Amino acid sequence: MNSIVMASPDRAFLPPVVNVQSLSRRFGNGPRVLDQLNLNIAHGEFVALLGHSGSGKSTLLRTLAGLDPVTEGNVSRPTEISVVFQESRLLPWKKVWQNITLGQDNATREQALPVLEEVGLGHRVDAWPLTLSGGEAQRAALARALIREPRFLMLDEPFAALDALTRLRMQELVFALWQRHKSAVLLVTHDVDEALLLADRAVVLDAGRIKVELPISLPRPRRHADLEFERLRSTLLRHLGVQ
Ligand SMILES: Nc1ncnc2c1ncn2[C@@H]1O[C@H](COP(=O)(O)OP(=O)(O)OP(=O)(O)O)[C@@H](O)[C@H]1O
Repeated sequence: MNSIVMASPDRAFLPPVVNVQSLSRRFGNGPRVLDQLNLNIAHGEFVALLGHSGSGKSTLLRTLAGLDPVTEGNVSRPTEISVVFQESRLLPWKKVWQNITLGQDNATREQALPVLEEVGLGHRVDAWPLTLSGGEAQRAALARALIREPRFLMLDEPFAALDALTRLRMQELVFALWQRHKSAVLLVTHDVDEALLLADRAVVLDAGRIKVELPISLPRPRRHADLEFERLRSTLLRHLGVQ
């Protein structure tokens, strides 16, 4: 299946911070889960990755994160990366500030505090993870990602387990953090509206290949009610085979 590039965004002319070339992956003797995939992400670009369950989104993200080996093809990306998953993955026996500085030698509570304040968790710096709400736990996960000042931030369905209102708040937070920190972002999501609210570009994966790349040049802040938003939603849903 050929990849369809629907327009050429300005950022495409900047050097990529992530470069994936002919990346293939199979598990055992199974079919290719990633199939000669090519993808560039520009400095500071926000890319949303969509696709049906099993299309290879998490496998791609895990490969980019270095959690899965590159067995066929090439991947280059910065060393300063962070990943946020659907579950916060906080260690229950460590306080919130200790969780977000985990792995950083000599890190102090004072260093953790401003980052926790930035994600709206300044009042929970000494809390135990099990006392956090789902939204708070994901805020802590974001703080843990940001304190490393990543040049490339990967988000694997980070809000999928949250209620609708919390999800909206988290989307606003991620948008604000992205504007402030200017790292490149790859967001895996099943939510077309989330992609349209946040991303510069939506990439639809199908059977391990990029089926369509859709630049989203809507002005920000974005509104669901805009006609162009509606049009892009229909286009994306059509490519996902929903409409
Ligand atoms: N460790 C593994 N061993 C064997 N097969 C795997 C493994 N990890 C993933 N797969 C298979 O690879 C395919 C792609 O999985 P992947 O998790 O990347 O899809 P996805 O697009 O992220 O799906 P979802 O939206 O449901 O999370 C699936 O068929 C899955 O069963």
